[in-house]
Amino acid sequence: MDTDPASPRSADDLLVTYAVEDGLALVTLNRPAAANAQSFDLLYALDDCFRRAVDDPDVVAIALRGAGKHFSAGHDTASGDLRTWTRDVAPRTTWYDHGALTGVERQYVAEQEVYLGLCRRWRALPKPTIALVQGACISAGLMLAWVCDLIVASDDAYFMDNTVSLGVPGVEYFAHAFELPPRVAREFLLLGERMTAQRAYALGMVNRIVARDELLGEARRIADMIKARSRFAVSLAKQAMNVVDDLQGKRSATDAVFAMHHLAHAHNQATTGRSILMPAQK
Ligand SMILES: C/C=C/C(=O)SCCNC(=O)CCNC(=O)[C@H](O)C(C)(C)COP(=O)(O)OP(=O)(O)OC[C@H]1O[C@@H](n2cnc3c(N)ncnc32)[C@H](O)[C@@H]1OP(=O)(O)O
Repeated sequence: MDTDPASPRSADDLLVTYAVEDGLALVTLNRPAAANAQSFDLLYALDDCFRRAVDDPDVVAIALRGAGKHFSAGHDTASGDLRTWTRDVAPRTTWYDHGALTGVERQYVAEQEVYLGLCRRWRALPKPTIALVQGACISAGLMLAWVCDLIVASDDAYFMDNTVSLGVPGVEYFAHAFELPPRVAREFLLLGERMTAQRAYALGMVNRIVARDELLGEARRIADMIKARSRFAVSLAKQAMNVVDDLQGKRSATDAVFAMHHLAHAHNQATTGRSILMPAQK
């Protein structure tokens, strides 16, 4: 595991670590003590690692995983990122000077940049991505798994969207109806129950299920298969699938529901003083 060349910090201090093994980039969310909850800083560190993987000509595929017990507990609900959003990094998906914004506009633009914008950017990475999911993959955790091309889950993984209980209609990158059959997507969203890896596999949301200690081995096997194919053909095949998804409405649907998401935030703010209804629940 290497360290950030621009920083003297050790790999243990990095929010996301990066390594390359035989053509496979290993991008690892590295907040195991917080169940890999996603602060804004973590998301930008993740974007930096994806950039490195794209720029490295030796990398043929990218595995995204989480250190520790869980893949990701979703947004970091303890960080207060949205309240303190003044942005000291250049925006990567929007053009606004976020520091100058207030009120509903400020949260809308911040989430457009950090959540919806980065997810779309990662979905369009020109190299194939494989999410390796173990333990919990909750709400914004789903967004990271869903933007990947393949999902390999451990047999103890589960998926859950608890956002309706927080007063918003799903996560900011609303891909539910594209990831799951419509009736199941409704159930997943409305009830917020855990979906086991086995059910997700049966429904086609997950490509493979392996034992937890086999996740990396499975990613290596997939990378070896991809390595044998034309790099450009692989990249175009990925683009082709993204184009078809968008022709089937994914881009418009995620835009429309992102607006509803912020209508819900504004309503919650007006009625309770908070843009979400309650702290994260188990
Ligand atoms: C539109 C909104 C989108 C969103 O994503 S909102 C966030 C939705 N996510 C959640 O509601 C998840 C809440 N967390 C949990 O349900 C559980 O946790 C887990 C199932 C993920 C893990 O459970 P276990 O293995 O028993 O560990 P633990 O002791 O509960 O958590 C370990 C540490 O992780 C912190 N943590 C967990 N989730 C979050 C989070 N989302 N944001 C910030 N911190 C989180 C905890 O507080 C604790 O930390 P400490 O040991 O210091 O008490």
